[in-house]
Amino acid sequence: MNQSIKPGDNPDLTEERLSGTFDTNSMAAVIYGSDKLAQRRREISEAVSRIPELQDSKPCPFMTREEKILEGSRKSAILNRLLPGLIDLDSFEETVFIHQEVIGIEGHPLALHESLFIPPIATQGTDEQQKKWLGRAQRREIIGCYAQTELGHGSNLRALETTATFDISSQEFILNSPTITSLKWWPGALGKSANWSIVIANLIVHDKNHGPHPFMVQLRDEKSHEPLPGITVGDIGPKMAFNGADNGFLGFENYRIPRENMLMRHSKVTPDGGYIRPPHAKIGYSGMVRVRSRMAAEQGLFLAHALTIAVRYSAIRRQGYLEDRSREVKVLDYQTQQHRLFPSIARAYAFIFCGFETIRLYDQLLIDVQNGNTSGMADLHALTSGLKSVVTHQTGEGIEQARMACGGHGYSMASYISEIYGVAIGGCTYEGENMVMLLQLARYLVKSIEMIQNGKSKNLGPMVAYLAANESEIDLNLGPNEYLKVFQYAARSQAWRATEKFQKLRNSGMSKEQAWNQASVELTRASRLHTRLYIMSTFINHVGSVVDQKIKKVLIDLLNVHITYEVMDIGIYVQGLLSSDQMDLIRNQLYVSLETIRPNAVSLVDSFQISDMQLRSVLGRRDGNVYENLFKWAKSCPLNDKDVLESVTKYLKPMMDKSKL
Ligand SMILES: CCCCCCCC/C=C\C/C=C/C(=O)SCCNC(=O)CCNC(=O)[C@H](O)C(C)(C)COP(=O)(O)OP(=O)(O)OC[C@H]1O[C@@H](n2cnc3c(N)ncnc32)[C@H](O)[C@@H]1OP(=O)(O)O
Ligand SMILES: Cc1cc2nc3c(=O)[nH]c(=O)nc-3n(C[C@H](O)[C@H](O)[C@H](O)COP(=O)(O)OP(=O)(O)OC[C@H]3O[C@@H](n4cnc5c(N)ncnc54)[C@H](O)[C@@H]3O)c2cc1C
Repeated sequence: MNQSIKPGDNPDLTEERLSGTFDTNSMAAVIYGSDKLAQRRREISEAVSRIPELQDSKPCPFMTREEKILEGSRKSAILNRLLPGLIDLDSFEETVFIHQEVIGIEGHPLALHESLFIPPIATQGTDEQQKKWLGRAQRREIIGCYAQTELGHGSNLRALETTATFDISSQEFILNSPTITSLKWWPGALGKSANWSIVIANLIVHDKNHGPHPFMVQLRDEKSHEPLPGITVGDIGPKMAFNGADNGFLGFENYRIPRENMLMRHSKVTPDGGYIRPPHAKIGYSGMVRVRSRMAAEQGLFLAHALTIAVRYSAIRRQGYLEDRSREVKVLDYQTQQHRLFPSIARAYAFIFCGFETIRLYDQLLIDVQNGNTSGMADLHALTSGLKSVVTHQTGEGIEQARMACGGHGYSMASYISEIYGVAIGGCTYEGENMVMLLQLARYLVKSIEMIQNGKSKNLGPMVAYLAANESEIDLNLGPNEYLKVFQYAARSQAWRATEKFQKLRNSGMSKEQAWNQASVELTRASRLHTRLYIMSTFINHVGSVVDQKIKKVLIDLLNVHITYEVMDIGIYVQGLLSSDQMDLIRNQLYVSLETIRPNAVSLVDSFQISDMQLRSVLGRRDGNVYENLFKWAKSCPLNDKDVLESVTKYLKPMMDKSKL
């Protein structure tokens, strides 16, 4: 049963919900990994909806940037007071969820505090450092951010220019931004809200540069909030989206911090200027791996937002005719509309499933690293590098298709899809630009193939074992695992093609760097296919583990949409394996699976349980009463406060009057 049905709803949407074959609360439990978490999301939404001071003061699209930042801060402060009664404070998931529910996706002063400020203190700070700052940060007595990227460099961490030079005589680090390009640039909440930051700076001891390290740095006076002497800080200006956040710039001029402010759980500087290396050279990068490991689920939910809007709207939007000329059809009945939206629904489910899996893998790695075992770091770095790149790109594509699927109203901010799009595609850039991260995964793939070439296949990890197989014939009547083999074939042949290209260039005498550059388009293709294979196999395994038979049935239908669509999409890579008859068969299976999933489309998006408050979309309203609310929304636009604007009296009217003469 679809749990969203209520009296007064648009009858077209109710009809869709009645045609669903499964219980949406049970599906939500599968999506969010447990009945408890799904239920907590419902309870929190419900509790928040009853607190007037947490409601939007006006629709976000009608707010200026200053109003957005004010509104985010107002709600953050109220939430901080109310949180103990609303959520389990120890649950990161509930904390993130309630902020998103109440403040939305456009960013807010604490957006980075929870995800990029507290975690480095907790994982890279010593016990003493944690005692000093963690409680204060958790109680929000201080607000923090993560300042790594500079005006001149982001992707190439080793070229950062900010320095932290150890001064033995005073037992302090002296922070400097020696050039214009060394200004920190982009960190969220840095501009106006944060008073502390994790700053990534090159550690210099006895004139030796030990590379980027994390430091706890106070930026502003805790009473006046004025920048401290030696600090230049401000907002970088409006962005494509995410304008509720004050992304900032930051410069240092001989700014001193105590030696104890370098996060020293892993690397250390002793009072006499000794440097103790970390157990793994890249352990300082683990804050980024943590965020990347969460991005697949986050982005899957961004896609889910856009699809909830587009699918619900497509069920109430009637346009054109099929056989019956007496009534226009729901646009959701067009095959083109289904082809536009349903594979994206499948991807959203797939991203969320594999997102929760990578979060679990990261949590396990964290425990291993704290126990001194860093052997899993390279694997997870490679996996999350590929995943964040593929998922952000495909999420962007899916959201844009969702917008177009809503026709003209999709282009209005009333749909809110453009904001979702703008926020989501930020993910293609932040936490490592996608091409750069695909090339990180490619290094891992090339190394794996070199192991096979050197007769060491048995040392390959489970995620790359398929690179050593030799599949050349496929029987496509057997279901998901055969499709997986098709994908393995594509990913394997591309990984070998790219590696061999790189090796050939090397053998021709080219430098490693040039050869890598000239093979890099092929290498990124290999990384994408490898990652898509991982997503598909996680989806298959996840569906296999579902116990509730009604849920399992619809997830198998959704999986069929996914595997057929994905294989059609990579057709060029499987030409050597599949005949044109087999490709036709897959194409037809895709069309059949679109029809099969059609009656459950609305229930599948309802199962994401995204409340109206969180969705902020007139088109995507749960009740489907779109037209009257679209009219109300337009009338409430500040431009309609007056019938005759100054733009007219001051300029257009005189121009028209003059023209009449
Ligand atoms: C629902 C909530 C709503 C969400 C809203 C969220 C809002 C938040 C918005 C934004 C937050 C954004 C924050 C940021 O963007 S913070 C800044 C992020 N910056 C980056 O990601 C920079 C990317 N660059 C890098 O990570 C590095 O420069 C690099 C990895 C590309 C290269 O590093 P470098 O030191 O130069 O490495 P080498 O080339 O010398 O060596 C590569 C070598 O090292 C291995 N390696 C790299 N990283 C790791 C790692 N983390 N763990 C393990 N190993 C690692 C790599 O595999 C290579 O190994 P090799 O092939 O064996 O040599
Ligand atoms: C919304 C948003 C929020 C952010 N929040 C933060 C934050 O809180 N803290 C923080 O520190 N930073 C933050 N950033 C910055 C972000 O991490 C960087 O912008 C990102 O890492 C990309 O680096 P870049 O800007 O230097 O891009 P560049 O590296 O300059 O990329 C430009 C182009 O060069 C290409 N390129 C670069 N290097 C290579 C290479 N080796 N091989 C092939 N191609 C290459 C890229 O693919 C891209 O096409 C944020 C950015 C955004 C958009």
